[in-house]
Amino acid sequence: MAETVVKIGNLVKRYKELIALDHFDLEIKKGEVFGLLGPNGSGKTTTINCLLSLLAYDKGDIEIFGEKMSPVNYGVKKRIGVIMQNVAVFDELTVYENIDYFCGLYITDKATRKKYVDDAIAFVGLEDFVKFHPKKLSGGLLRRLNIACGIAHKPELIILDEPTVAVDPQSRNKILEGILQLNREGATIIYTSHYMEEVEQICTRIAIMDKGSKIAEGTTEELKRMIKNTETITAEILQLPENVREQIEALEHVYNVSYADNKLVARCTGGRHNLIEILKILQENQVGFGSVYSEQPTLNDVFLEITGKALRDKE
Ligand SMILES: Nc1ncnc2c1ncn2[C@@H]1O[C@H](COP(=O)(O)OP(=O)(O)OP(=O)(O)O)[C@@H](O)[C@H]1O
Repeated sequence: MAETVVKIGNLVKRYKELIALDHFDLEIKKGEVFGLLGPNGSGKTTTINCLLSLLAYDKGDIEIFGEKMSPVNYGVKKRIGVIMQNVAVFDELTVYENIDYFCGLYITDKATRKKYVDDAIAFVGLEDFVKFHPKKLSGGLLRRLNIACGIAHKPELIILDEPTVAVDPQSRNKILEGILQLNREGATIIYTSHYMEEVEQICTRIAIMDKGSKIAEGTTEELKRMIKNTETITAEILQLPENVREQIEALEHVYNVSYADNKLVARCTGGRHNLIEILKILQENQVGFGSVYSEQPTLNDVFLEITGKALRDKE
């Protein structure tokens, strides 16, 4: 059984009247890429800030590497790397000097530090920018610098709070690949995001949060098995007669049908021939259609079925 790296028990955090974390529990094992997924305001950042002892909480217990976490537990703190949503670097320092500064908070031996800083620069691909000041970097490169500052001291636990918000696709892919590489090299990862595709792509286990509570937890496959949706079929149809819609609704495995903006959406459970059955009905009734496609459930479907609302991406 892998060692427990993070254990959060019964955590309650209030901001005046608002309950930001409502008896929240979490256990993360060594070697996991753990995803904390939830819509804006669900409590992800509050969880991370409590975990790091940056924020006082009302109730609960937090242990990291088997030790009680506290603002002065520097032994634990130096084993953690943090990459927050807002880039936190010094404008007066160059790329190299920034990484060297953050690494120097934990690594005092000069030769080791130089190697670690060079490793971090190579890792995020900033070799051509070492003498640049942050203001001269694009948004994506700035994010990469932020990551290099957080991981240069080779931490065992790396926490990334929405590191890809407003990042171009190239930097986004580089960041995601980098996270997996850090994990392969032995780091345990906590990754918060409201981008379900990213969480699905890189996380070995996921907790879905809503309104300060954990509403589901498991691997992607386990989460998808928790819901009744097994397939969603979408067809572009200019006009859908009511009696045709009723025939589709009456199909054995179809449990929900909607028709809006010239799109028929049929949600299905069980059975594998829903698409053929629906096409048959459309053809028999001579209803013309454009593209038709079938999709497997996503984490959004999991969220939708549990909470009744969609897990939307922030613009
Ligand atoms: N300093 C604060 N004072 C008052 N309320 C706060 C504060 N920080 C967060 N909140 C509230 O607590 C709740 C949880 O916020 P939190 O930032 O943890 O969510 P989140 O899931 O990280 O969202 P996002 O994806 O937008 O970062 C929200 O309702 C938010 O408005």
